[in-house]
Amino acid sequence: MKSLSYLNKYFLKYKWRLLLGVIFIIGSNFLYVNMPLIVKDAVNQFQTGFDAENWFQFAFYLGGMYVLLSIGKGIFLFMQRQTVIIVSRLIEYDLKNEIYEQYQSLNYNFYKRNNTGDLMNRIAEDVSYVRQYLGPGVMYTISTTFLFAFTLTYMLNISVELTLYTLVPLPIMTFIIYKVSSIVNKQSVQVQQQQSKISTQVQESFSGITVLKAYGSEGRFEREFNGNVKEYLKRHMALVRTNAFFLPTITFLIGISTILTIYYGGVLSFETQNQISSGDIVAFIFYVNMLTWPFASVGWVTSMIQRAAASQERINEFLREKPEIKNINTEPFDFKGNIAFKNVSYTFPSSGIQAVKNLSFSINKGETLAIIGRTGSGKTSVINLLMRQFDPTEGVVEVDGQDIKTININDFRKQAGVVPQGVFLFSDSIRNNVKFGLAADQNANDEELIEVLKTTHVWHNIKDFKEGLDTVLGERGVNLSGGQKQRLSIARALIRKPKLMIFDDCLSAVDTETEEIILNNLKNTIENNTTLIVSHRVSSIRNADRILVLAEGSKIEEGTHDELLAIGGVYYEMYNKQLLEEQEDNS
Ligand SMILES: Nc1ncnc2c1ncn2[C@@H]1O[C@H](COP(=O)(O)OP(=O)(O)OP(=O)(O)O)[C@@H](O)[C@H]1O
Repeated sequence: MKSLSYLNKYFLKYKWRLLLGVIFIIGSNFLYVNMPLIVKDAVNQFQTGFDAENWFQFAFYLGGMYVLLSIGKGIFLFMQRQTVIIVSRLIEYDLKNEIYEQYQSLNYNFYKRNNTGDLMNRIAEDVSYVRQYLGPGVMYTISTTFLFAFTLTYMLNISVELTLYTLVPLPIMTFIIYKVSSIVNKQSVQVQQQQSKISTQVQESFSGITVLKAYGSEGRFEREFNGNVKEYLKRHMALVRTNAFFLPTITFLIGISTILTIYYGGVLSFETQNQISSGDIVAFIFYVNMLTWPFASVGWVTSMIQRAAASQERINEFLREKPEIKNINTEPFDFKGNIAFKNVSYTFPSSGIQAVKNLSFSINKGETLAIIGRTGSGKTSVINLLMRQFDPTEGVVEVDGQDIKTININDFRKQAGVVPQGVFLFSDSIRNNVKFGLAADQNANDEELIEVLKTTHVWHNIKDFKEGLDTVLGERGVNLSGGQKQRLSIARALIRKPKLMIFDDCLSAVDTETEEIILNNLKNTIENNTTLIVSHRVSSIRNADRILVLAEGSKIEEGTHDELLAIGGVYYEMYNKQLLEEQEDNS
């Protein structure tokens, strides 16, 4: 329950609206408890007989009062929803924004530790459970408290003894409803889990349809799907059964309370020689029925609050996360073009793997440095350190002679064009996918877009599409080949005219001939830029100013292509092996 106190700041933010809501709640309940008194008057009047002349006036007065109270109650009820429920929606909106902002501020390691589904669930499902507490939870708790207090006062006013008799079954109802609600919540979670299992399976079978068909696995998938759906049905039926207990339980217990009211009310009426009138008994029956919902809602709301508390705890867990990378300097930073790694080491906290070991190198303005190494040798980790996705465990990364931790990292990142290893394109037009690379204060016209697409040797493919730059990619549109996607991804980095270019093995899906064309085209573009090319293919990096060979996170060789060949070490071996493979491919 403590976790929900996190939301107090939001209650404080909307305190006036909430206060108004509480006034409406009090108003509606006050009018509500006065309605049975009109019925009581009417019944008593029936018993004592009418004055023939006044009966119409009397009926008109009581009927009118009843209608007026009902209308008043209705208006207050409408207004209470307009205030309290709206506050809950506003807090839901604020909370979602706060979580999303927090997600944006968190770094690489956080995203590696947590899976996408979990991130999505906390901002969607957990927030919706918390919203139920903020809206109906809060509204019914306040409403129940006032309704209970008013009703009890009126009942005690009529008869203390009768009140005690009739209230006996109601706490039992609260307890049963609490139990039933808890079971319903647990079963709902089980139904939801099965539902997301089915969604994941369906989604995977669609996105992996080519593999599925190639392996002839349709039958196996269908059997698994049937099994999952059967389980879903079973879980849902269990939920329906439990839900079915709700109304009968309430009706049964209210029935008992009503019988007790009539019985003891009758007895008291006789014993006390009409101290309790028939009208009192009728009003009492009304009050007992009025208390049904407060008592039932205590059980329902308690279980709702428990569920919200668990969800808020999950949300707080993420909100408490502190970003590992903090931008302590907001002074504008203008990158001159010099990079240096000084005895840099990095160990992944999650796996304890030391990906970079005591690495030193520098890239001067306008230079192209290439890093080559086998899979897992630490190449991508070097880029992540340079982009400050994480900070070194030891050593310093310097940008223009300053520790990267002390410069305005946002400004530095804006001046870099990173082409990552894994291409990610949005389900959007080619134009918007390339323009995504532009900084907020940049713009590019079609000529400029075409220019970069020509540089990356993909325009000749795009111009043949009917919609050209407006061609939509992904699920809703055209699927590009792996190599075309990589080239689009490079164009996205080029369009921002970066001072630092970083290519992370981004030509692995194109053949060496196309690679040659692209590298030649790029030569002019990156001539004055500081450039870092990471690859496991010698052909991509042979023209670099300097080449660094990495093995298990350490630098084992450094020099130009010719120098490294002359050494006759690891680079020489890689070169010969790849040359041989190429010749075999061509023969
Ligand atoms: N998020 C991570 N958590 C834990 N260990 C990681 C993580 N990312 C990489 N590693 C480990 O760090 C080492 C270096 O990985 P890195 O991705 O830098 O290599 P790479 O040379 O870029 O490999 P590749 O050529 O396959 O992309 C590997 O042993 C890898 O298993």
